[in-house]
Amino acid sequence: MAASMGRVAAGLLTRSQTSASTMRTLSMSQSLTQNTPRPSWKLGRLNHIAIAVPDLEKAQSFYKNVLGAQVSETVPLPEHGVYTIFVELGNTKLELLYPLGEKSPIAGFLQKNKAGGMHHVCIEVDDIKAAMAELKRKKIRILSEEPKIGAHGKPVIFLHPKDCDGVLIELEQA
Ligand SMILES: C[C@@H](C(=O)O)C(=O)SCCNC(=O)CCNC(=O)[C@H](O)C(C)(C)COP(=O)(O)OP(=O)(O)OC[C@H]1O[C@@H](n2cnc3c(N)ncnc32)[C@H](O)[C@@H]1OP(=O)(O)O
Repeated sequence: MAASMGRVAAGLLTRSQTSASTMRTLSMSQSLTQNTPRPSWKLGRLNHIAIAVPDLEKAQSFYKNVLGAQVSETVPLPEHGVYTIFVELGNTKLELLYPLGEKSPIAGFLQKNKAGGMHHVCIEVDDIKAAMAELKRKKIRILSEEPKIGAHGKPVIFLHPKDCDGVLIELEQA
């Protein structure tokens, strides 16, 4: 009897502790929301995930013939120092990257990651200029002064991986 009363009391205590901590969390997040002005721009969908590959033809054949995906032709983008191939996935895309030219940003990455690997994620934004202004204010390093025209003919910027939990992030104007 005493033991079961103890269990009931412990249950009540746990519930009241939980609800107190939930209230604290809610009120903290409310005050955070109140103090943070709403950004004038929004993140959109995941446009693509880019994978640097050491052998572009082999990678193209793997996605096309082994995984059965719809795969684009190879497109050179000299202003970015890359060859690209897009793999269509329905809800998003993969971008296969291979170095083009001596100053390619992919060359150093492949030297460190000889088998290839995930290079960046590309997320759409509704206002790239507003995003840049806010990210600069928040001391996130943007890797070009101005947006460049990316693989889809739209303005893109890259954010330094060391400011984004180790992931190179590309933002693309939707
Ligand atoms: C066509 C277009 C499109 O999709 O529209 C594209 O794809 S263009 C795709 C290609 N273009 C780009 O990548 C443009 C933006 N990228 C850059 O500006 C550069 O690649 C950086 C990301 C700044 C890295 O510069 P760089 O290679 O000279 O420096 P680094 O090798 O010393 O790297 C500095 C540190 O960042 C890390 N690091 C380098 N690349 C990384 C990556 N892709 N993901 C995560 N971390 C990375 C390194 O391991 C190193 O960390 P530790 O110091 O700890 O070792």
